[in-house]
Amino acid sequence: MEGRGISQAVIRRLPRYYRYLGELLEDGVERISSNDLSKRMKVTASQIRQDLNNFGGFGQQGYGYNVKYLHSEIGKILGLDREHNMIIIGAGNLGQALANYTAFERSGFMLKGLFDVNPTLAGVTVRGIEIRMMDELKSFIRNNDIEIAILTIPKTKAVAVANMLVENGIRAIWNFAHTDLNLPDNVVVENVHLSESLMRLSYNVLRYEEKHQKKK
Ligand SMILES: NC(=O)c1ccc[n+]([C@@H]2O[C@H](COP(=O)([O-])OP(=O)(O)OC[C@H]3O[C@@H](n4cnc5c(N)ncnc54)[C@H](O)[C@@H]3O)[C@@H](O)[C@H]2O)c1
Repeated sequence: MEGRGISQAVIRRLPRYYRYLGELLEDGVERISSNDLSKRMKVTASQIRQDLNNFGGFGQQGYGYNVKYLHSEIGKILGLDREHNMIIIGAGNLGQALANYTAFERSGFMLKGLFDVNPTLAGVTVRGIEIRMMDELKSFIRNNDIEIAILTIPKTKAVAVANMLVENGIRAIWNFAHTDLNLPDNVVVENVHLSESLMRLSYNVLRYEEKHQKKK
C-alpha cells in the first residue's frame, strides 16, 4: 500500500469507510454524497473527498458515490475480496475468545488452527477447530497455506515464537503480546493494544470532566 504512495493515516481510515458503506448497502442505499457520508461518519466532506481521491475518487460530480461500487473497491484495496488463512498461537483466554468470534470469517479471515504448548489443551476444540501442539506447526503452515498468525502468548515468549513463525513462512502477524517484535521488512506486523485504547478513553474522560467543572 505504501508503495502506491497512500499514507498510513488514510489506510487506517479505510476500514471505517468500508463499515459505513456496508451499513448503507444493508439499508438499500444506492448512492450517497460526500456531504451525507460526512454527516453520518462525523468527518468533514473534504476529508472524505481527499481520502477517496487517493484511489481515483470513485465519485461523480452531482451524483455522489455509488455505494456498492465504492464498498467493493475499498474491499479490494483492503484485500477483503479474497480469503486469508490464519492460525492462533496461544489458545488461552484471549486466543479462545478470538477463535469464538465468527465475524472475522464473514470478511474472509479463515481460522484454520489453534496452537499451544500446554498439553492439557491438546485435542480440545474451539468452534470445531482443534488445538494442536507446537510440534505440528511447521507442517500445518505449509499444508494449509497459512498467511496470518495471531499471537496471543505471554510477551516473554513472543519474540522467539514470532521469529520461528517467520522462518516457517509466515509473512503477517497480528500481535496481541505487549512487546515489539522487530522482524524483517518483508513481514507485516499489526500490533493491538487494548490497554492503550483504554488509556486514551481515560484521558478523554478526564479532559471532559475538567472542561465540565470549569463551566460550573
Ligand atoms: N493486546 C491486548 O490488547 C491484549 C489484551 C489481553 C491480553 N493480551 C496479551 O495476550 C496474551 C495472552 O493473554 P491471555 O489472557 O489469553 O493469557 P493466557 O495465559 O490465558 O493464554 C496464553 C496461552 O499461551 C500459551 N503459551 C505460552 N507460551 C507459549 C508458546 N511458546 N507457544 C505457544 N503457546 C504458548 C499458554 O499455554 C496459554 O494457553 C498475553 O501476552 C497478554 O498480555 C493482550
